[in-house]
Amino acid sequence: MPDTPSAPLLLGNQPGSFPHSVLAERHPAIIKQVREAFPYEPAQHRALDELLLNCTEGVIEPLPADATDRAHWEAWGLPEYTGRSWFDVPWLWSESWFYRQLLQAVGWFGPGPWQGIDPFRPFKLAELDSAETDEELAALDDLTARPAAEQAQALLHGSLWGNRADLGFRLSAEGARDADAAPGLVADDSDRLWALLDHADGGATLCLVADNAGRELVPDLLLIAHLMESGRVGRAVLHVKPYPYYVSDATTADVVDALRRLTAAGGAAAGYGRRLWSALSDGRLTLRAHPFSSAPLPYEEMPADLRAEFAPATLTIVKGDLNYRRLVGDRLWAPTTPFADVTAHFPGPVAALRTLKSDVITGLDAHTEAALDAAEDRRWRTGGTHALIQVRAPG
Ligand SMILES: O=P(O)(O)OC[C@@]1(O)O[C@H](CO)[C@@H](O)[C@@H]1O
Repeated sequence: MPDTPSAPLLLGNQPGSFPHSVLAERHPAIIKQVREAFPYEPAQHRALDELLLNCTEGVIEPLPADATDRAHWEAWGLPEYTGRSWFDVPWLWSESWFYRQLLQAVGWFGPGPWQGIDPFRPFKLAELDSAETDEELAALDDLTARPAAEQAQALLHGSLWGNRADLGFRLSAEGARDADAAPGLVADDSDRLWALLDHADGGATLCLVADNAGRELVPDLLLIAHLMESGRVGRAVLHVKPYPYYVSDATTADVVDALRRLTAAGGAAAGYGRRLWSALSDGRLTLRAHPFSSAPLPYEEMPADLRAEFAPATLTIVKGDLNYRRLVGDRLWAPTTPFADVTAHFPGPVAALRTLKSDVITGLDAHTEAALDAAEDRRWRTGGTHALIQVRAPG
């Protein structure tokens, strides 16, 4: 990383800190919510009881010899962390381990009748079916009459602020309240984002690394559709998670649900849905669910095959808070640390679209940081009321 000193890794072992509250409070709340949403059988209830105890008071345990993802986890640090408290290993690692262990407890990995049953699906579907989603889709009818530049900016912001729709985040008291501070962009490189796509003469390839399903994925898909229709993007690759993760992260099944929701909505929304459907059918839009997409590691450590997929893209848009943590490194950076420095490892032009829901932040100017601290103490970092668009294009 060019001349940038590193910063402390985030761990969950400081009582009173945000990472600690996620491990000590949010994870138990997620277990409760999942348990109540399904008619699980006794073995699953026992496994959830064990997970509850293990994740709050126990230590990281090895995986059974026949676990299909064992080789991945061994390469991702499991041997090093086995025997340590969940609170004493990197926070990113603990959180990812939690979702993996939750899936194990409910039988996702199989074999058996519960194999592949997404424990978060009821919450995702409720959001997709909500009145708020209806309103957002109906608003598209007016938008299509506006000039193309206005549509593009509105859909970019729809995708950006859609990131507030994170079901895990809403489980914490702070995230549950509606924003009282005026939402604001703390960094806005959108001109650079458009310039990158405009200079590709319609032949741009866009990778979009998705975050949440439902009310975030729908505007992500609309943005992709608009960029294709306006000729800015010729080909798009949508990266989703290989399995349910961080409650609402999008999987292939969620993309299908979102497209069905669009096509059934009528009006302009249905048109977008049909065009995305054809783009998938004819290969202009492709889906990827790489195992590393739910790895407990920063993108700096991505494997060569994934690196080779991002490298030729005109632009990769990385959505959301968790992906931001993985992009810049899950560290307590000084907020003025240059975004270009901490993303220099990324193989190609990259843009982060994210609402701020964790302590990790880079790329602010000193004036913005001081103004935010003065107005809100540290709450601006985790409250989800602020957002950023940051871009690094290798010179
Ligand atoms: O990636 P997303 O959906 O924007 O946010 C994920 C999130 O809710 O989960 C983590 C805590 O569990 C935080 O990084 C962040 O607040």
